[in-house]
Amino acid sequence: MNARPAPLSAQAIEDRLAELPGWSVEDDLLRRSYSFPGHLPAAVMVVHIARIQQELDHHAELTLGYDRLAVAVNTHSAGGRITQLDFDLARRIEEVAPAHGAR
Ligand SMILES: C[C@H](O)[C@H](O)[C@H]1CNC2=NC(N)=NC(=O)C2=N1
Repeated sequence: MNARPAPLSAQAIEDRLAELPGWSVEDDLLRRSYSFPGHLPAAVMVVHIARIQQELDHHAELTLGYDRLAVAVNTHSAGGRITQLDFDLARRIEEVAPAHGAR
C-alpha cells in the first residue's frame, strides 16, 4: 500500500503541467482528451491504460466516445486533490498514446 500522498501546491502543478502539453487542471482534476483514427483504437487505448493503472494502483476516470477518450484523475486518498501519483499516471499514458494513433 502506498503512503498517503500529499496534495501538490499550485506552483508544483504549474511546473509539471509545463512538461505535459495537452493536459490541464480543472476542478481539481488533471485532464486530457485524445482523439483517434476510429473507435477500436480508442477502445484499445482504454485497455492499455487499464493495465498501467493496475500496475501503478492508481485509476483515472476514462470516458470513451466514438473516436475520443477523455482522461480525468485526482487522488481520492488525498481528498480528491492532485498529487504526484496523478502526474505519474499522466506521463505513462502520454508514453503509450502515440502507438495508438492518439492525438
Ligand atoms: C486500495 C487502493 O490502493 C486504493 O483504493 C487506490 C486505488 N486507485 C486510486 N486511484 C486514485 N485516482 N486515487 C486513489 O486514491 C486510489 N487509491
